[in-house]
Amino acid sequence: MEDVTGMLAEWGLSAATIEIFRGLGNVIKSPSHSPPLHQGKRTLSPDQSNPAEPLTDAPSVEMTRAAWVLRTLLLNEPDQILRERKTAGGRLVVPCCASGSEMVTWVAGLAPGVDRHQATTMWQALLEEGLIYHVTGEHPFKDKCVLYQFRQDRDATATLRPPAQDIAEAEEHLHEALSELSDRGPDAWLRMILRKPSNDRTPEDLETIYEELMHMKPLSHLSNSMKRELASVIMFEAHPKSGTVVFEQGEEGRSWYLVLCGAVDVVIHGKGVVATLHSGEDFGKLALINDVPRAASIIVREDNTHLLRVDKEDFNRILRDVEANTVRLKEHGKDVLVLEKSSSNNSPHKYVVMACTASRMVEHLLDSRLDASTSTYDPALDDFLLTHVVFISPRALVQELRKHYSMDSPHHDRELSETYRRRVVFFMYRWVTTVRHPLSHEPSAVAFIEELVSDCEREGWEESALMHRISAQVSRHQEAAHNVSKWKLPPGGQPICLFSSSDSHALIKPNDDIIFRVYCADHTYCTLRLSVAATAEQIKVCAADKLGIRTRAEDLILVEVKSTGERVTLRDSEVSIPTALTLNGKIFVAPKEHLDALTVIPEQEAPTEGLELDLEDVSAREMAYHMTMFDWELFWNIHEYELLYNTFGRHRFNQSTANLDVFLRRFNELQYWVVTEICMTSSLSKRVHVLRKIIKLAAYCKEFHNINGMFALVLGLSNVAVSRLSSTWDKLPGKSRKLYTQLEATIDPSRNHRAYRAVVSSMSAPLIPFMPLLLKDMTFIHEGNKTMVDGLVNFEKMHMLAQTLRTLRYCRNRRLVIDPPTPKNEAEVRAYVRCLRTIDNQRTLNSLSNKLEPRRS
Ligand SMILES: Nc1ncnc2c1ncn2[C@@H]1O[C@@H]2COP(=O)(O)O[C@H]2[C@H]1O
Repeated sequence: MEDVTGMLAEWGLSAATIEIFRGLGNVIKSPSHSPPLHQGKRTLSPDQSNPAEPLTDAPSVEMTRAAWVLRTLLLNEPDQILRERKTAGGRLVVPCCASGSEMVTWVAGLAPGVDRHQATTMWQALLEEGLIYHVTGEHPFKDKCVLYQFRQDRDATATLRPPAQDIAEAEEHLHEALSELSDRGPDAWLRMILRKPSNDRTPEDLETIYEELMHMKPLSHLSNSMKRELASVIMFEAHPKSGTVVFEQGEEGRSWYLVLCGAVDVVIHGKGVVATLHSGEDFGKLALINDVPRAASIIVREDNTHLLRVDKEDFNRILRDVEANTVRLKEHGKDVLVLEKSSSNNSPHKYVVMACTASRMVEHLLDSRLDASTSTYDPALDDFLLTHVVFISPRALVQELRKHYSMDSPHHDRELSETYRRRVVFFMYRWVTTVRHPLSHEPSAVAFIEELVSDCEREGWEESALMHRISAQVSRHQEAAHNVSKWKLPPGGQPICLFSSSDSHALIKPNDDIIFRVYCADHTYCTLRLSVAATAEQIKVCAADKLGIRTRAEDLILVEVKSTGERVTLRDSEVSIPTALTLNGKIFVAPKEHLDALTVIPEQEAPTEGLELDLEDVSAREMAYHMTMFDWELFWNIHEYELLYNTFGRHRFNQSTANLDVFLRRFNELQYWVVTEICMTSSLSKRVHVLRKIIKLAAYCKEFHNINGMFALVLGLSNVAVSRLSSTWDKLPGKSRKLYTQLEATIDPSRNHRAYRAVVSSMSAPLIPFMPLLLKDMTFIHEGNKTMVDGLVNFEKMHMLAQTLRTLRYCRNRRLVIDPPTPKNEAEVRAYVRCLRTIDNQRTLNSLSNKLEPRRS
């Protein structure tokens, strides 16, 4: 009895009612006193009731059935009864149109020794507590005794039968009625069967269910044998009242559901109802498949909604591996999240996001188990953080996170709210550690981090230590950002940091200043000092002002004139102009109509200023060492976002790509330095010597994992102005020629640079990759895939971009350390490799080459 009274208390029944039920004592504890209809025949004899008031009313089938149901629920299936009670909005309803006295007889019949008075009290208690819904005299079925009406299941009714004289007769009536039901409507019949526990289902029952499953849309992709398996486990769940909670967001997933009839709402914290699912639709799969908490609450929308339920264990056994390839989640009729089955076995999640709105993705990531205790790396979160600037600004992302952080659970579940808040904290931690310094430029992010630090401390959350760490990191970055560096752009070469205390090439920050020249059509110029991230429009206006050009800003253009004479008009919104110039390119400002009058300045065709060094005196190894160290500094400063800005167009983001520009400029500088050095060496023997040295230099670069440098040098050697110097090549020793052939094979672009990719994959990090190819891969992904698909962010594309960006991370997983060569002229070589002399005008180079070794007629 203890467990029954405990259960009654759990239902919220009053103490008085529980006391009344104690009166049933051992009687309701023992199933044998009230066997299910199928299990035996029993006659209720009048002497089982109050002798003072003989029970003349024999129990009707309805009553007997109700008795069986209630007893089964009370005694055998406490779990089910709790669930029933929950789903029926807190009420277990056993509607029944037997007369009051019949019901009293029934209650008394349950408990020999309970007198009619006590039975009446119990019956009243059942009614008052709302456990039993009693159809009264006014009910339309009054004159047609409703034989079987359980949980307001209107379809499951059969016509009047005279009151049964005993249980045997009642059972007979019931069978008749059931077959009548089956003739009347398959639905009612089916529901009858689906309510049976699975081991009570007969082969005919299973066949009936199977046939029904054959017609269900969400199961259409399943094989027939799976449907047969499902037939034995699928359960029926009726929800008579709208508002009933089937399950709540954040709960563990226990079952998968199909809507048979009626409708349910999909409700998300902070958003309310995002979708309504009707007959033929399914829900509850995500949590089971990905082993994550429920992404939404499901609330019954229409009275008498009927669901089919497959519990987790059965779902995993029968369905998990054959689930549909694509899952589409809708909000307000529009797709918001498209998931696809992952083919990768090592993915912890079975489904990956293919397309999603940005804000829904944040929710999806927070819904996954995201917390400090999960050390496992979440690729979806990493993809999101590496690429989010493409589809959501850092500011908007902070707002999204704030929304989740400050949101009170609609169900006032403190624990759930706290879980979400801590997930936001962890998200922020991952964001800072993935993205590093750019986040310190976003004031809303910095303020939010500070808030989280103090909240973590106040609440005593374990994330507190992590937050302190990232807050210190952000402060350091902020401090560095406040120290504005000054750069000077020499013609050709790399921007030079003025007054730099550091020996290495510093990071170029967007708010740093850069000093550069802007020319007029008549080659007069002004010198400007503007921030690195200044737009073309700002440069245009400042230059026009300094140069005294009176034309209105909208009629002026800013143009890059390359050393070849090519003119490129720069968009007003373009940023990073000085750092993105070609090697010997110059910036011009002019009225639009003067574009054709802009010509190359003579110094553009001459070699850039470089330091002098006799290559014969330098060891190739020492030079390769300093070259690689310098390239590494430049490579180290590139942020992943710069690759994205470069691929999608800097002007779209208004963000500088200066560090990437400088690295790419270095690639061209190395390449043209090779051509310039060879073409400017007039002595044949000396030229052969330079050629040998550069081949050795390229080989050392490869050995030092500077693949980018090696590529640039070998490309320089294959430039037509060099490759045509046959007298020089003919004198090259066989060993150097062989080495060159090997290096040349590495840069062979055929089959999408297969040779290079093979070399890199055989190398361990740290290494400097061939950056132009990385950018080409990014552009290829960008151009071959839409960023938005039907209004959703294409996360498949973001994943591909992130994979390429992760290459950078892999290459720089630790600092490059090379044993320094025995220094011969260290300072000199070090300075030389940082400021190389170049001519980047191919025409000039060709004519120099022709002078060295004139064309044979
Ligand atoms: N827009 C939606 N967002 C989240 N869940 C949804 C949405 N639309 C339908 N659902 C279903 O709601 C279910 C809630 O539990 P699950 O996360 O297991 O699986 C979810 C989906 O099957």
